[in-house]
This record gives sequence, structure tokens and C-alpha cells, in this order.
Amino acid sequence: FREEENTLRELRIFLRQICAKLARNKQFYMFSKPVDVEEVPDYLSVIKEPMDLETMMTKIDHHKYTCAQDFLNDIDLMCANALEYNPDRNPADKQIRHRACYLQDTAYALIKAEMDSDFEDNCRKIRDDR
Ligand SMILES: COC(=O)N1C[C@@H]2C[C@@H]3O[C@]2(Cc2nccnc23)C1
Repeated sequence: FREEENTLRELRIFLRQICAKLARNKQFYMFSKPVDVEEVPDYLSVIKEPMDLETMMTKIDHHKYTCAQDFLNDIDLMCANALEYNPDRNPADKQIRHRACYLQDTAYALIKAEMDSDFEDNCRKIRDDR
């Protein structure tokens, strides 16, 4: 229905703003594009479903997200991948894990702060009815 399409359009506009804001943050640069498998040849043998902010921006445009929680599920995936691939106690791994957790908390906080909960409830109803 037209009203549902209006709601989903508004969701996409909102999610693009959130995604762009995260991608602009220099502390999250390693999450802004897919991990380069030329540079990291074993990445795909460890991480079965890579995720990054550029891919998420494309998924918004392809109407892959029908509610904010679907978007946050990919944030969770991106964070889990970073914790899984970078588990060691060396400073580089520690920093990337810290940045992953910081990105995840920032995404949840931004959405909670800027999204009306009735709007998200409506989006979830549209998702569940499809
Ligand atoms: C979300 O980003 C990551 O999980 N990673 C893991 C890779 C290991 C390390 O950092 C990454 C890129 C890289 N490239 C060259 C040499 N070493 C590295 C980014």
C-alpha cells in the first residue's frame, strides 16, 4: 500500500543518514569498506559473511531493510566479524575490537535517540506481514 511505501521511504532516508554519519567517523575507517582480501588472503576462510558500511549503504538503496532492527542486525554482524577475526591480545587486535564495540554502541544510541519507537513498531509490522 501507498502508506507502507511512504513509511519505508522515510526509513531508508533515516538509515542513509545514520550510515553516512558512521562512515564519516575516522575511528571507524576499517569498517567503511569491505576488508581487502588481496591484503588479507585468509579473511574469507575465517569470516563466512563479511559486512561493512559501504555494503550496508547499498543494501539500503536495494530496499533490503524494512526496519531499523534489520539494519542493526548487520551492524551486529560487522562487529562480531571483527571480534572473531581479531581475537588476539596484541595492540592492533585490541584496538579493532574496541572500535567494533564503539561502532555498535554508537549505532544503537543514534537510532534510539533519533527514531520514534512507534515508527519502528510500524516498520516491524510491515516486515512481519511480508
Ligand atoms: C574490520 O576490519 C578487520 O577486521 N580487519 C582485519 C584485517 C587485519 C588487519 O586489519 C584488517 C585489514 C588489514 N590489512 C592489511 C594487514 N592487516 C590488516 C582489517
